[in-house]
Amino acid sequence: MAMRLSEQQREAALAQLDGWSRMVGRDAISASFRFTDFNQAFGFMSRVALMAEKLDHHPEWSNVYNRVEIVLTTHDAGGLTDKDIELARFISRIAPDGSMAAL
Ligand SMILES: C[C@H](O)[C@H](O)[C@H]1CNC2=NC(N)=NC(=O)C2=N1
Repeated sequence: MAMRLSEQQREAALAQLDGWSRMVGRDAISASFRFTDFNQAFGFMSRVALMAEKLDHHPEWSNVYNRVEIVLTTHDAGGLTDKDIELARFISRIAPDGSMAAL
């Protein structure tokens, strides 16, 4: 089973992940995305969903029209693991330039 990341590991991982921030009050990271319209947002979500199935690691997320909010944490481990970092990297890689919205 995936192990929670040490403080040192999460600092190092987060330093490489633009646009993702640690949440206050829970061991998770989050990011927000804004697309041109719902079609673009849902296309993005579909690609994330396929990867989530492949990794057997699934996001907590919500969508309102062109916005998508994503929270990553590992429920089985009760916090952040390398699986979250792996999925976050994939998401950042496929997100169109400029779609990661500053909160
Ligand atoms: C049985 C199955 O492998 C587990 O429930 C997986 C599925 N997807 C998951 N996704 C996330 N984010 N955390 C988990 O602990 C998790 N566990």
